[in-house]
Amino acid sequence: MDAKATEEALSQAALLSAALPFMQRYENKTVVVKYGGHAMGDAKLGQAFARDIALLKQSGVNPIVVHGGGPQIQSMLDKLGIPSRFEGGLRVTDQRTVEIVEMVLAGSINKEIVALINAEGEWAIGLCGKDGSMVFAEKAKKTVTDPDSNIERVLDLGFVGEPVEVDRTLLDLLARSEMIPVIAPVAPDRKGQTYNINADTFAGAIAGAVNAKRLLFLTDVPGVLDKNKQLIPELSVSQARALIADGTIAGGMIPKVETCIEAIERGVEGVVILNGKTPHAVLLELFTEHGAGTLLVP
Ligand SMILES: Nc1ncnc2c1ncn2[C@@H]1O[C@H](COP(=O)(O)OP(=O)(O)O)[C@@H](O)[C@H]1O
Ligand SMILES: CC(=O)N[C@@H](CCC(=O)OP(=O)(O)O)C(=O)O
Repeated sequence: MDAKATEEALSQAALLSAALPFMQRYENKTVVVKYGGHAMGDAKLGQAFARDIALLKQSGVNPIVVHGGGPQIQSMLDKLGIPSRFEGGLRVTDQRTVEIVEMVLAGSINKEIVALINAEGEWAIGLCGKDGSMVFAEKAKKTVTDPDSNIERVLDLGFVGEPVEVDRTLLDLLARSEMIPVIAPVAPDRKGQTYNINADTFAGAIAGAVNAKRLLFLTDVPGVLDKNKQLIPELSVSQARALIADGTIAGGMIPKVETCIEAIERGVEGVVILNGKTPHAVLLELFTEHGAGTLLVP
């Protein structure tokens, strides 16, 4: 071994020994990683994400990926000339739209992520809530309160669903078979109607059902930002609620933070929103001292 190779081997060994205590903390534990559509940047970033997930598995962690794809759905709807709008961070979804949502999420994006993880030498299996009767949904019941009049209004979001039942049987089977589930947030109701489910909400339901040790949200901002666009490193449930009420937390950040609150209340230990555009964000968050992003705390 020449001097350069020796130096590289030593620095890798140092990295590994620094990461070891963290790896032991997560050994045999389930970590749910929500991979947001906005975090899916270029091919290099996708590869770095897939490498992190493969490395988690190889370190004895049980990763489950739940992915979104809001921007990718939007671009397909635009191509097809189907108008779309959001209310409270959720896409109002008619029958035509839910068909496109399923096609984009459970079809192209899901298989893209599966292929990336498989290319790292692992076995990823692409699923949606329908597979193995894993998730059943019901029409979402959402209300918004007008900040001026304080009047509550019920939203009709069409075929937007909320997970009401999660059966972990298939996920346990895959974990025992060393496979990595990659799940698209689409699920039926008991009558067979397909629902579009916000990926953050879906990830929270999965994390709750499998008693995940950690739930990570990878997005395109460093975490929750305050009014001056500064990162809030730690956010309590009551602070988070206040920031939603005063409009500091808006759009797609609302379902993310609401899911964090529910996950914490269900006992998930570490719930973090972080920048998925930082290469190897998952490994840096789990296996180093330098936690990034916003940690939600009770
Ligand atoms: N207070 C806030 N802090 C950070 N991001 C916020 C905040 N309020 C709204 N957002 C928006 O939320 C977006 C992240 O949610 P979303 O677009 O749904 O991403 P993803 O595809 O990762 O789920 C950010 O890009 C930002 O525009
Ligand atoms: C009901 C609802 O809004 N569903 C989302 C599902 C995808 C998603 O959540 O993707 P991101 O994680 O990339 O935002 C949508 O139609 O855009």
